[in-house]
Amino acid sequence: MSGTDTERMEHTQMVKPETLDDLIKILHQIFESDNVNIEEVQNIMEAYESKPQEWMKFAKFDQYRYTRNLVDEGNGKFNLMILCWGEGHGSSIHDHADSHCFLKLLQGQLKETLFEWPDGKSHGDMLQKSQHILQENQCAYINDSIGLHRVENVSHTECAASLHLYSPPFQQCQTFDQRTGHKNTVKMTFWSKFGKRTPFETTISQENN
Ligand SMILES: N[C@@H](CS(=O)O)C(=O)O
Ligand SMILES: [Fe+2]
Repeated sequence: MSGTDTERMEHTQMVKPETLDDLIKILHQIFESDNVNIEEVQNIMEAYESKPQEWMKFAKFDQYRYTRNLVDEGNGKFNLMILCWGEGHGSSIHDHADSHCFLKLLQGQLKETLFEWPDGKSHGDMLQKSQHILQENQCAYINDSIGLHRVENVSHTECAASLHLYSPPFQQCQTFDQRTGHKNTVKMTFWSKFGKRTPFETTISQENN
């Protein structure tokens, strides 16, 4: 372990990213290591105080559904993206392809509902485990062993933006029908990459919402 790694792990509380660029630099350092400390990542992401002027260039909204906007490819170790949620927009119930998923609120509020994995035997509604409202700057964490979730901007008047880190990166996930537990594999695409709108042909199959 390098000197800087040791220092970081011993003084997790002291690292406060001053800007989004600063946060991205720290994330690159953390993910150089093969064993990632979930709490450390969560703390660092939470410590960044969202300033819209730093991330506005990535935040591209759509009228009809939430958008996924790639910000950084994390040296192949993670994908960092900003999701933009219009009023009433929400995701389907989905998994995270065996990756770590960190979700930090940049603006507005989001409701996260957790579900149990369907066991294949039971019929009818999927089991809801918990529900909570994520507030600005909060950072939530989920992976497939914790369960499945649905994320929604339930506000009728405010849009929301969230910063997501997935490690390792993934391009598809499974979505679930709340009433039956039946699942489908869906490809996930980017509405924009590095601030530039993705060409139309590659965005038509976004279906996770
Ligand atoms: N995991 C979802 C967003 S969310 O509902 O957490 C996605 O990457 O599109
Ligand atoms: Fe998710």
